[in-house]
Amino acid sequence: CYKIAQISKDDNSQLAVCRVLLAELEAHKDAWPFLTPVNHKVILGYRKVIKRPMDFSTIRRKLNNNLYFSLETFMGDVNLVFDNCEKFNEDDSEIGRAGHNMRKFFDELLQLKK
Ligand SMILES: Cc1ncccc1N[C@@H](C)c1ccc2c(c1)OCCCO2
Repeated sequence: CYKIAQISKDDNSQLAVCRVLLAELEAHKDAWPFLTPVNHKVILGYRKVIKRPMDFSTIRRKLNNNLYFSLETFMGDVNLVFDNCEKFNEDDSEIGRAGHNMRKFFDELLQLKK
């Protein structure tokens, strides 16, 4: 029984780290392009180019619905946000630069939390 309790405790502490990381991403000044899903009716071509859309509000909903099993699966979705951004936006654009800034910020956060 102790072993089972031990595994679930680690998952809980990992999920607590995910909550803190997401809150810090959402609060960043350059988070604005990533706070809500991209509306493909407004952003022409987005649905065709980006096969797996992801944004911070979707990550927040998945976290609240217990859909992340580890820090790794959470990181996968955060990096998907930045990879989609790089694919669709020029590096030398407002949104492109915001994506690069946010990815650098996230990588630095992970160094602190490890
Ligand atoms: C992450 C991303 N990649 C490519 C395109 C858009 C986005 N983000 C969305 C939320 C967005 C950002 C800026 C926008 C916008 C929508 O509405 C059209 C008017 C201009 O302002």
